[in-house]
Amino acid sequence: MINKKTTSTGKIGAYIHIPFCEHICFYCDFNKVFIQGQPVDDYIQGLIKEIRLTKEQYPSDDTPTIYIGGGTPTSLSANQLDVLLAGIRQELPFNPENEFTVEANPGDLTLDKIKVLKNHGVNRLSMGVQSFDDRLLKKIGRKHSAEDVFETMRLVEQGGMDNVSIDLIYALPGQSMESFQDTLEKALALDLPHYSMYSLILENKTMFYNWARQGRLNLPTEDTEGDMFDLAASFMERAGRKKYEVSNFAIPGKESQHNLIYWNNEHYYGFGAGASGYLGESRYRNYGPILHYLTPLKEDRLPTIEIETLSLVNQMEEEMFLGLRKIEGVSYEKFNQKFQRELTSVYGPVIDRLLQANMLEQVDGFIRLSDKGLILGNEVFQEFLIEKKQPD
Ligand SMILES: C[S@@+](CC[C@H](N)C(=O)[O-])C[C@H]1O[C@@H](n2cnc3c(N)ncnc32)[C@H](O)[C@@H]1O
Ligand SMILES: C[S@@+](CC[C@H](N)C(=O)[O-])C[C@H]1O[C@@H](n2cnc3c(N)ncnc32)[C@H](O)[C@@H]1O
Ligand code: SF4
Repeated sequence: MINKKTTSTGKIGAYIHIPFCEHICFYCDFNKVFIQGQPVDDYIQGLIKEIRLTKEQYPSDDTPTIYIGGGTPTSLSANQLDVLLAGIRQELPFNPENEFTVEANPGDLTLDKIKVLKNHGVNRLSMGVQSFDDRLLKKIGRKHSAEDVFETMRLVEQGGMDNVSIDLIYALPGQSMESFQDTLEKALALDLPHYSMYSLILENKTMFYNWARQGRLNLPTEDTEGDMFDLAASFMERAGRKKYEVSNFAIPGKESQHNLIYWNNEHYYGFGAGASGYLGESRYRNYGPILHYLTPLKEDRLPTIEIETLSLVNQMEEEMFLGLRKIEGVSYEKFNQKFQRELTSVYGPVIDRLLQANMLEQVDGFIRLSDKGLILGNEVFQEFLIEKKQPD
């Protein structure tokens, strides 16, 4: 049972996970399976039931953001999307001006699907483009080409969707600076309001991980990776897409409201197989395998597997870790309002030390990472751990 004591204002974001994909990319470690032969319709009904059961225990007045991610939400048929979205809209309170994002794979979207999304109030798309270099796309296990991206963008425009973000991955095996620069130029030529830029992470148990261990991946050096990020940042900045988080760039006002819920350490439901949520004082996670997720729901039980209740100290630590990912940093006033403690009374000495080391800077009531701190990210975050793990 999730601990109900809450500091929430009655507004809770919602993440909804669709764990199906049309193919499996070589680098991906997210919770997903190949869609063929999967109980997709049962899963949709399970999701709607999970939302209903959770809301009975944990109601909210408004859902400031809904984010349907995956896996690949657009691997569902237009009809399945229609059933899913109608269920979500019936169960969750939602204002049309709130952000409602669906992740889409290039090549999967048809005009029919776009119409269904729009019909149910979806007003933002996050497209997994990764690269505009066809040779690289093949090498990382994607099934779409750069031309598919342009084609999908034409459909999206025709369907009247304009709040679109794309994800790019850099430091890919065999990727040259020239190829990455060409990708940045093509991405920016689309003139979108939001771009996410992830450096490739070699995740355990992926094809890439195994190939790297066998010495079969020609990965760029750390220096090249840094240069690629600098190139991306300068291209984005020049085009008026402001860096507002370590990996995210947007026209001011077009930042991802859903991701800001995570970085502002606010509450959200996690619905679906493997989804995680944060309600009251508890972070929780659902069963990942689809049948493990569906079985308890058939008996009207929630499919929650792990719950961690956060102490006040843990909550303050997370406020710092997550908040420092944002370029604006952590607000002194918000910290005080949230915890009834001055930030300086909790972290004064740590902040002073990091200010002196030029890892942090203080600007207009916020404490934030300096350029040096941004590069060293994790080392700085560690300093904000109050309950440091004792050596065994
Ligand atoms: C989990 S995917 C889901 C969206 C959609 N299925 C797709 O492939 O675009 C979300 C994003 O995570 C990023 N991602 C996934 N695996 C990654 C990895 N190993 N390293 C860096 N970024 C990764 C990709 O940019 C991807 O678009
Ligand atoms: C890597 S991010 C990409 C966000 C995108 N760049 C944007 O701006 O909208 C999204 C991925 O993180 C994962 N994810 C996000 N929130 C989650 C949650 N609450 N529980 C489980 N997975 C989550 C999902 O796999 C999702 O595809
Ligand atoms: S990157 Fe997207 S499409 Fe590829 S396996 Fe992961 S979730 Fe599926």
